[in-house]
Amino acid sequence: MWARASLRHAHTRNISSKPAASRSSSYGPAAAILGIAASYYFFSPDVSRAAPTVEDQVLSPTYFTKCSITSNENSGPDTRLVTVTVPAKSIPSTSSLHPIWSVYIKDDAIQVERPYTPLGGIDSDGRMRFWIKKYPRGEVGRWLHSKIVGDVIELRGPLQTWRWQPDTWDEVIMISGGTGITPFYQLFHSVISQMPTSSTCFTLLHSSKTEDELPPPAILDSLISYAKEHPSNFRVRLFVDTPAADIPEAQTGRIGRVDIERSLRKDVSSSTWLGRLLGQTEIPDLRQRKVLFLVCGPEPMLNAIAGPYGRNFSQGPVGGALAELGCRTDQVYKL
Ligand SMILES: Cc1cc2nc3c(=O)[nH]c(=O)nc-3n(C[C@H](O)[C@H](O)[C@H](O)COP(=O)(O)OP(=O)(O)OC[C@H]3O[C@@H](n4cnc5c(N)ncnc54)[C@H](O)[C@@H]3O)c2cc1C
Repeated sequence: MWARASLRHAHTRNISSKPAASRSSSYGPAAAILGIAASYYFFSPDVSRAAPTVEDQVLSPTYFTKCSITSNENSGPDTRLVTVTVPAKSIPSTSSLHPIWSVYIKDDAIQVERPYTPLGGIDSDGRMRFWIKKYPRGEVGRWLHSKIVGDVIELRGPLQTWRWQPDTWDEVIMISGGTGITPFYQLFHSVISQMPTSSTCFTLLHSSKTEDELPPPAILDSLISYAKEHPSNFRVRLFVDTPAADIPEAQTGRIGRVDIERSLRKDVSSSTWLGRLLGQTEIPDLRQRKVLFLVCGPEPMLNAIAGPYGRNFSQGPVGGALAELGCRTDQVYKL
């Protein structure tokens, strides 16, 4: 999943972005695995070695800013929606923010920082809302879950996770698992929902293990209702391992090649005249089309063994399907 940025020292104390130990699942190891060549790791600024804490300045990746926890709500078995409010003087101008971006949040008790993606960016009152998962022995996630309204935390950013380029793609297929939906929600909030007449068609394929683990209504409701209003611009498909009783949009099963194939727009121009007459279309060669796949999810969903889209990715369930479909490596970006 999200490749972890390097971090060495902050101020006079060591701050680590490294997991506590080597792991076999979830973000820790997934983050440690570098995705395709243009991964976040290589773009992250190497400024954190001595990042001080600064007051009354606009947010910056080069120093930490003290912010308040203004809400912390349960949103599922291991997740919470946490709102952090930035002081008025530290709110960056919206023109300086380009989706998809994240911030590093520092657990100052143990001097460890981790990146998190503000769902709706930052609003004019300085609020940033995060959907955060805690892992049984994970450090910062568990610490953030324990924060209460009024607590002060430190963060630095914004850091560019990946940058949206307008007028570049005909289709964007986003594939996420668990809290891997957060960068795609930010893209939805800041870009997709702002351009309903865009010629780019976006599809989100999201998977969670159970219905309870699906993103909360604060995330899902706007995605689903926008998809209903703008079906030619945005589509959402939800997947769960076991049948979902309360979310009719969720289908049972895992995201595979057939689902990815079905998400692609059919190309009328490449169909035969008889096919067109019968309303049939064909899926053209992906290498000839401006289709981008953005993927973000837990390691088992994305990775298995080494391959062209990045170490461990192309033979996994998702990467394998993309390889079979003939995607070029520059059409796949692993966040
Ligand atoms: C750009 C970016 C944006 C991100 N945005 C989000 C977001 O919006 N929301 C979100 O939830 N996450 C997000 N992440 C992931 C996040 O940064 C962290 O990686 C994640 O929260 C786990 O960090 P942690 O400190 O809680 O767990 P870690 O301490 O890193 O542990 C991770 C895993 O290792 C296991 N583990 C920990 N200690 C041990 C041990 N001693 N022995 C064995 N196993 C152990 C844990 O159980 C867990 O499974 C993002 C990542 C990136 C790179």
